[in-house]
Amino acid sequence: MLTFIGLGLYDEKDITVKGLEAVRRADIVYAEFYTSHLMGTSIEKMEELYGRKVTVLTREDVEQNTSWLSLAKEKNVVFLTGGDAMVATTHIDLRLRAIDMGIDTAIIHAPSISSAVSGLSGLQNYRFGKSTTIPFPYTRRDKTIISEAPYDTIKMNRRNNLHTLVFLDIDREKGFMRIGEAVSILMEMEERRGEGVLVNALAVGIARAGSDSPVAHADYLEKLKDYDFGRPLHTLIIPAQLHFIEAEALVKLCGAPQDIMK
Ligand SMILES: C[S@@+](CC[C@H](N)C(=O)[O-])C[C@H]1O[C@@H](n2cnc3c(N)ncnc32)[C@H](O)[C@@H]1O
Repeated sequence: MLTFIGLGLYDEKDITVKGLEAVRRADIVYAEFYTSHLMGTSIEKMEELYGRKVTVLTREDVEQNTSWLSLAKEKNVVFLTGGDAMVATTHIDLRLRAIDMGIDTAIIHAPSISSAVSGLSGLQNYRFGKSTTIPFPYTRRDKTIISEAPYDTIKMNRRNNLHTLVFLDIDREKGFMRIGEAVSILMEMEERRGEGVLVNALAVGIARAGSDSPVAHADYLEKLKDYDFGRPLHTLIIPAQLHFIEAEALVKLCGAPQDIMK
């Protein structure tokens, strides 16, 4: 049996009671932290609470070298992921591979950044379009390459009057992207493309959702760049036109400028 268990947003205690019981019953516990990361804990703290050794898999182990999956034919294997295991990950691929190998699978859900952003910002969950990720720029032949995919997603969503949830890259070497870096990248894209998608755009930055001191702050994009959101993880929302209750929520919950209520 292979069970996908979401760990929630911030520390080892964000797992659900069902998830905790399943980890404690497991023969083998695997985890991956390249799609998301619980910043308020450590492997040692997880192992102490869960009462099991946790083996951390790399992206290669999860996406290519999946021979470990065959252990789930005989044993009770669980696979832990930050947030909800199937939100903004490619773990459905792992589940389908397991099914093809004759392994039973199940999911135990957990809080996800996708739902937390609506709670923290007051933006309506049903008004979000396709989400996107801003990857770290990289250099090729002395040229800095910046992916324009996030710009296109925001453009499409805005055209359809939908909010965009923008995840920020997690990189083994470069670390956790922060809101300031993400805003600079978006402004650079706007300069290159010049289509006006992000001119005078409002944005909402979210930091450390799920912790005791999450930050949700809204302002015009250029101003958000210099706001101190503190430690990661960070994420960004580019809102569509606001419903009047959403505007009120952004002012009252996220300190947005009053003029957005006009
Ligand atoms: C690719 S998504 C994976 C989402 C995860 N499966 C879930 O359901 O929450 C990971 C990105 O979401 C954002 N994120 C995740 N947890 C967060 C948190 N607690 N606070 C702020 N942003 C977070 C960060 O931008 C991070 O790089």
